[in-house]
Amino acid sequence: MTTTSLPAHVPVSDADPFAPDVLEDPAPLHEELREAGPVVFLSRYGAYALARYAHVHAALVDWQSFPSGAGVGLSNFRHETPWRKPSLLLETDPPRHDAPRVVLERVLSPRALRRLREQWAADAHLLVDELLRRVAGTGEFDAVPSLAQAFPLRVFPDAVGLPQEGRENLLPYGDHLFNAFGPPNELVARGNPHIGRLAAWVDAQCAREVLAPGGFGAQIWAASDRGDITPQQAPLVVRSLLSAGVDTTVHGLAAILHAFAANPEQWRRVRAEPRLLRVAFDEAVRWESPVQTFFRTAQGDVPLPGTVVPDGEKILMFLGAANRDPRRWERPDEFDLTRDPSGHVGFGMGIHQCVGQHVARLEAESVLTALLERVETIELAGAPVRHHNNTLRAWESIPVRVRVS
Ligand code: HEM
Ligand SMILES: CCOc1cccc(C(=O)O)c1
Repeated sequence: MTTTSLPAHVPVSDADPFAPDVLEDPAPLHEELREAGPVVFLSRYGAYALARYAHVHAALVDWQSFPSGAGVGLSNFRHETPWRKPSLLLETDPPRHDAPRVVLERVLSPRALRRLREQWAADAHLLVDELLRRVAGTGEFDAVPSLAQAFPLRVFPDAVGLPQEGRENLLPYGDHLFNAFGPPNELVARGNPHIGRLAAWVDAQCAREVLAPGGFGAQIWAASDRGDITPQQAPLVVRSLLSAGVDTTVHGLAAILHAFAANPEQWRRVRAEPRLLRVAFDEAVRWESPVQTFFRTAQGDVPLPGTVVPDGEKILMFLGAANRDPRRWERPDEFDLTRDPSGHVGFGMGIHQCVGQHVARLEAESVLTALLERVETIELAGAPVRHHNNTLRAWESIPVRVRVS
């Protein structure tokens, strides 16, 4: 699409959703896009923005008009070579998407995760007890390294069956991967010198002989023995776990810890009614939307309110804007445990809806349950600092102060 042939009847914005000031605080742009109309043409990138809940939801569930096979980033695989082999789930449409999806749904199902529940609860108690002993004097610590990063990196690589060596590569690999869904800006340039080595390490961890028996990785290889997927597909399905399963939960945990520290009365509420913990993670994912955006590519000329998106053009879905759309949510900007957050698009929707969401929920439940038993109050002990990423809403640091009961 060249800028001379602007689409008729569609508001045009030259905003840059991936600019540092927007990544620092996307709310003003989200409001602007929602109010400008159902569809807004982003002239800077030649992409069609959807920011209202109704249209983001509609695009997510209409995989035929809005497929993922040409990539879910700005890069259009119809014309450009992907920087890594496309995911067999995230970047693939039915029918090729179906078999890998069924395999991961089974490996990551709530039932399959039951065997981890006890171990993860014990690990969370150990981590929280160690932490509270270490900070006994002041009750102050940075929740990002101490909990949001420490817990997922303590339990997830073991659950996959990774060797101990090199696990520090997981976070930077995912950070670059999520940056690379955006435009080739400074955030991507900063990661480029390292990604070759990181990607080689990640690819090497997907080999059958590397993965410990009984882990998610070995279960995926066992599925290829049964013919549910092919042996050629197995390593790529394992790669999906290593790609999507770390940074997301780190920032998801950071989101809920920040939500409670910034809203101490909600922590008091969940102390009084622990069953509210079940809704807390989904309300935090709605409120923060750790995964802010994903693209789709129009298949055929796709009619949208007030325009037609030409075949092959990119559509940018603002999940974070949809999750705070006042047309769908009351008091959308409030973190409120009395609301029912179901229907939020923080895990996507439809055939690509997050296949790892139960892992994320169990990780959050494990940490929060351990904290709930020991921590009476939690509050911010200083200004939190954002970590900028083209796709992820993330925290670099969240200074908190807790009082132990
Ligand atoms: C708070 C944590 C998480 C968030 C917010 C999140 C968010 C998302 C979103 C929005 C999608 C939809 C992508 C699309 O529609 O194009 C998705 C898909 C996916 N997620 Fe998650 N995710 C999280 C945790 C995880 C974990 C822990 C895993 C793996 C263990 C995982 C694996 C995947 C995979 C493989 C897909 C692609 C599914 C498909 O295309 O069929 N995610 N996730
Ligand atoms: C959280 C969205 O899901 C993702 C993200 C990045 C990579 C993959 C994959 O399938 O490789 C999936």
